[in-house]
Amino acid sequence: MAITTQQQQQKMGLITVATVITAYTFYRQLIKLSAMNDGTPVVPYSDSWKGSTIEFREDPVTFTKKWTEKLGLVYRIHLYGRIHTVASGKYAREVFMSDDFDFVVGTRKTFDMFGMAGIINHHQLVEETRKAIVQHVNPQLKYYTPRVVENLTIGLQDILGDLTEPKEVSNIFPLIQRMVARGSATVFVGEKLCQNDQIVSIMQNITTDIGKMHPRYHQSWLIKFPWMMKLYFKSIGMFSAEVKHQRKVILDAITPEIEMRQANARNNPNWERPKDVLQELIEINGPSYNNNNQKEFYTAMLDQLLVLIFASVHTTSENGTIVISRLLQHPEVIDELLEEQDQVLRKAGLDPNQGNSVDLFTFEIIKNMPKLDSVCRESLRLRSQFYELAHTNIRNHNVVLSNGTVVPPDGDVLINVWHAHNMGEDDLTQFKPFRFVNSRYPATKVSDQFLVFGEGKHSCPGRWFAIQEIKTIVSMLIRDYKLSAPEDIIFPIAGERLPHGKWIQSFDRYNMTSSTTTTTTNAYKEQEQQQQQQQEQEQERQPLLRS
Ligand code: HEM
Repeated sequence: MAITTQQQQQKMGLITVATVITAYTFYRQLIKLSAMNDGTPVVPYSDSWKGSTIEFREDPVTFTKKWTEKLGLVYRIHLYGRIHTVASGKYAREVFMSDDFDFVVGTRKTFDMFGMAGIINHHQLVEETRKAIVQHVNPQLKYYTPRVVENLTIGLQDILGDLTEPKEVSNIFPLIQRMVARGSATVFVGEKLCQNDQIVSIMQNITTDIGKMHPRYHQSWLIKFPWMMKLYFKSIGMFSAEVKHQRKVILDAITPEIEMRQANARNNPNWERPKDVLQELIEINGPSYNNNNQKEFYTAMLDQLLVLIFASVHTTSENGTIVISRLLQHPEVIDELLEEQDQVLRKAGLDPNQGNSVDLFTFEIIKNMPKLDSVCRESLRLRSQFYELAHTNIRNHNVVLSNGTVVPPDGDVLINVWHAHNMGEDDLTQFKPFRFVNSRYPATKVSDQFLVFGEGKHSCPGRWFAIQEIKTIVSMLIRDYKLSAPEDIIFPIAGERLPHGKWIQSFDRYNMTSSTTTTTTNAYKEQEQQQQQQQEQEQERQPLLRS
């Protein structure tokens, strides 16, 4: 009896807490809505719970086009359980440029990767990561290129092995992921740790693995209660055995490495300082930790590396996959890229038929391929992106855009990327691979019409590294393998982010007898030519012999 009463009291307590929280949530929504009574048009919706979410998801192209044409550059939309402000064109730039809005805060509301990975002090970490990339990675790209290419090659071999016959790969993404993880690892954690298979595998998969724990917020009632989402994300970071395991593997690997580097820096005058991001981070952050809290220091290094991994590996792999898929969709473009490759290598005094990728694809060579660069920019521009890059007003006062639209504290602005990439000139919805050749717009250049890397002072600092990796991967693959897609490649418009459908990609190494990847497309062509020449010579000799 006593137990029943206790249970009833607990139940009542829970119901009261839930009621208070729900009422408070709706109260805050109400305050936000009244602040937004500024004449900004709203996309009409009849379902006050789901808003326009279902209609948008069914056909995002038609939806975004229709309402952007009807309502203009700034409007409001009830999406994913809340009212958002949508900003396009110059208003999008205003949001990117303003310190009142924060992309990381906006993104974390619906997908808190940091919380789910058990990272606490994310704000400072993102700032430190940005600094490390700007001050260390970008100026050293040329130095890093041979190391990256060597590791991209190893990543490629990890998945494809030594091909002795054509191989069909039903999903190219894991291959690109592996290459990117391996290529990035050498820069992030150094030449020794990048050989640690466990670390590379975690770098490769951690974003997808943790992403799978997301409560599929579009369908979930949790989305109505952002603070509950926050708790949910945090609880994964605190209690998930998988996350704990992944953190432990990296921590166990970096701890002795950091200890060894610190000891060498102190005691060994002949020690050669390693060149990688880890070393930079040790030197930047090490002095603020004393010997008593070394464990805390190692954990901070772990969190810092995780931020770097989340920002870089999945994004680069996804976009690399998109570029390769476009090429498979337009195989004639591969021929043009090979021609460009051939010319650039010969002009630099290199024989395209000799040597490994690492000997040929230097920083300068990759830089001198405008067609390849244009294909990358064009493929990324045409990604299915609509209302993206949520930016939250982080002030405790209203922020007013220059057209008078009010964004209340904690209010979110979605950037209308679809407008930036598809509206304006008539042909913008078409794939024109060489659109940007001879233009002032390399793939790394952000602009109002190209928001893949954001814009403004928080625009992606890793884009030079990412594009360099993607271009090198494409160069390696088209040189050494015959790529083809026997069935149509479908670029998804809604839902999934990666190209899919009933298709396979055939990897057909040009020289099937070789056990290394040194044999090239050009070598293949030359072999064919030689064989043809031999045949012709034999045919010519035949009458002579007969006579
Ligand atoms: C194709 C691959 C990539 C894409 C599409 C991409 C995209 C983005 C976008 C959209 C942002 C937000 C920009 C904004 O708020 O205006 C961003 C930020 C960031 N990215 Fe990338 N990124 C890529 C690769 C990388 C790589 C390889 C690194 C590291 C080497 C990196 C590091 C970062 C960091 C540290 C930030 C936060 C910057 C800040 O808040 O100040 N990203 N990225």
